[in-house]
Amino acid sequence: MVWLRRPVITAPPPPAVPPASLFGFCYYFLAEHRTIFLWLFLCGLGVACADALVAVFIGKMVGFVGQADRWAAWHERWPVLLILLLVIGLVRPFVIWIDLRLRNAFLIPGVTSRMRWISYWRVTRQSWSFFQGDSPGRLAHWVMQTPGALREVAEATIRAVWYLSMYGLMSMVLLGSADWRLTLPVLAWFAGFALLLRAFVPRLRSRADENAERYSRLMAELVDAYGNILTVKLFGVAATVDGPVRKALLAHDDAQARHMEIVTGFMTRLTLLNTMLLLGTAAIGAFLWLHQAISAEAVAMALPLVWQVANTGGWVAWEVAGIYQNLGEIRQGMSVIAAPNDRTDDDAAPSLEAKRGRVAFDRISFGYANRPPVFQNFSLDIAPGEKLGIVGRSGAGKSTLVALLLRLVDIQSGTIRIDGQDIQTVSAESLRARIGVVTQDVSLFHRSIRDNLLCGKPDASDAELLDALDRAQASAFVAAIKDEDGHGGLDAIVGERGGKLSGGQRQRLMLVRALIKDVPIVILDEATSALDSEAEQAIGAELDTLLADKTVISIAHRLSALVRMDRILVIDEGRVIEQGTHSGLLSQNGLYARLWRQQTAMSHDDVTLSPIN
Ligand SMILES: Nc1ncnc2c1ncn2[C@@H]1O[C@H](COP(=O)(O)OP(=O)(O)OP(=O)(O)O)[C@@H](O)[C@H]1O
Repeated sequence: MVWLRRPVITAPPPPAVPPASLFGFCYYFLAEHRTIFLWLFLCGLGVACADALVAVFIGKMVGFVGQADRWAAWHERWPVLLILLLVIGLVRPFVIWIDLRLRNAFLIPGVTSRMRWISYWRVTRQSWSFFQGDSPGRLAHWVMQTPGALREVAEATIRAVWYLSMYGLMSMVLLGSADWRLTLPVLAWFAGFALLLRAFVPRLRSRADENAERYSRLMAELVDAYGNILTVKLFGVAATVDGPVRKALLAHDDAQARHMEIVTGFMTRLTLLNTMLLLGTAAIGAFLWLHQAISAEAVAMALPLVWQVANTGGWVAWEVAGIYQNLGEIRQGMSVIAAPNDRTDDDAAPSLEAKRGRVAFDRISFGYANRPPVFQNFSLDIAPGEKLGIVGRSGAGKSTLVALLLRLVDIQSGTIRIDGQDIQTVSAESLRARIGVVTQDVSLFHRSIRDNLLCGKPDASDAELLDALDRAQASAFVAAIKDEDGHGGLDAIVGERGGKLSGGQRQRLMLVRALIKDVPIVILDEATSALDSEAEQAIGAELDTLLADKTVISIAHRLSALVRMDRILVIDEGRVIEQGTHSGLLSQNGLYARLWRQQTAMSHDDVTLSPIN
């Protein structure tokens, strides 16, 4: 429609955060589209008036055909009949067409997608710890479901509640103009309908909440089962995932049955109320006609008028139940979309200016919520260009140290400086842009190899990528790769989370991704754990050259990956218990030396399970 603009779906979201109250949350998302809603309200009013005129037309026709002098009646009444016909035949379809266009071109695809974009945008910008506490499936579900439910609430309110109110008002005016006593059954119906809603809506609401909550638990179980499908297959434990899914499915079925039971009770009472409306109107109409208080025309108008009220009531009640179900879903979705953001990062903060790569942890303390502290007054100085290895038992705090440096979690006291700049005072994005990371979680996007590598350097040319692949000894397998659509090399799609590649191949791509990022600091967190020893040796030598001028922090359980490091720290329970070069640590004859002896004593060096685990 030329006079109305479609929402710009991916425009930046409103700067304010979504409010925590239900009304505020709905308003936050819908207010942007107030013009569309205003037109929908006007169309609803138009359709309600035109529908009421259908009953007037029926009444007029009955009055007209009941006249003894037919031609005199025709001459007297044709202009009114013609006007009514024009309204019903032309204006009504036109208003319905506008209403349909608004819904189907602006509301369902446009407004819903816009709300989904805002939800996605907000959730994606949550802190790292937010994502650790939730499953990707659940988050994706609420990002999709909440805006859909919100749109349905708005749509049902206009289409059903607003329509019934306007139609009811028109009916009262028309019936009252014939005889005020004809309005009594309609008034009684509205009163009964309001009482029914009052009695049933709170119950519908709590049942709908319960239903939505159990539905999301069922979804979480399904996602958990499919997310861990390899474990299920390897251990042949289909029955162990059947159990939780069965339990969640039965719980949801139970909640749904109880919800529907309330709906049945409500609809049964409403049917009785509707019957009484029709019979009451017919009885009062006949009584008034017998006492010559109203014409046959008025009776003929009154009956279809109230019948439409009754029919609409059932549909409105269904829509109201839907509204409450959707409000239940919105309330659930709000816990994800309107969750307070505990990111301490300010996008407007200055950027990190790191050139040399000096890293200094100065008396930092940190502990996860409700857990004992991981670090207390921990200090560590890493010189520019230093190659630092970190070793320690599982749970010693190695990954947490890296997370703190990347500000995935925030220190509780102390300071971390890079080239003298306190990392808490710079934008987290600029901080992460200056650090290359290869982790043990070798996850890749379900996109082409090129797109995955470009995460490291969005403007890298193909030649640069191929050169980096070569250096990470990955060019041969990338050249040989072909996906299902026949795309090969850099264009090949790697499958969800890189599932179509071997662990070692994925890890090499992660290395390339970090290598093409021109940064002063590189973190290798078990970066070569999925490689065989031969590949690790070969890449290790290549890495020495590539990382020569960079500060490197390398965490590894397999100590052979750390022998060339300038310094190796052995940490335990958040404290440095030994440090030195590989040979220095061996001569200290402490924990490191013991671990080294244990690892080298193993007959084959391809064992990735560390004895310190
Ligand atoms: N997200 C989290 N929430 C709560 N506690 C956590 C979280 N992540 C780690 N921890 C706890 O913090 C401590 C340090 O964990 P961290 O992952 O840093 O150890 P790590 O040395 O890297 O272990 P690994 O070698 O097994 O990777 C452990 O006790 C761990 O249980």
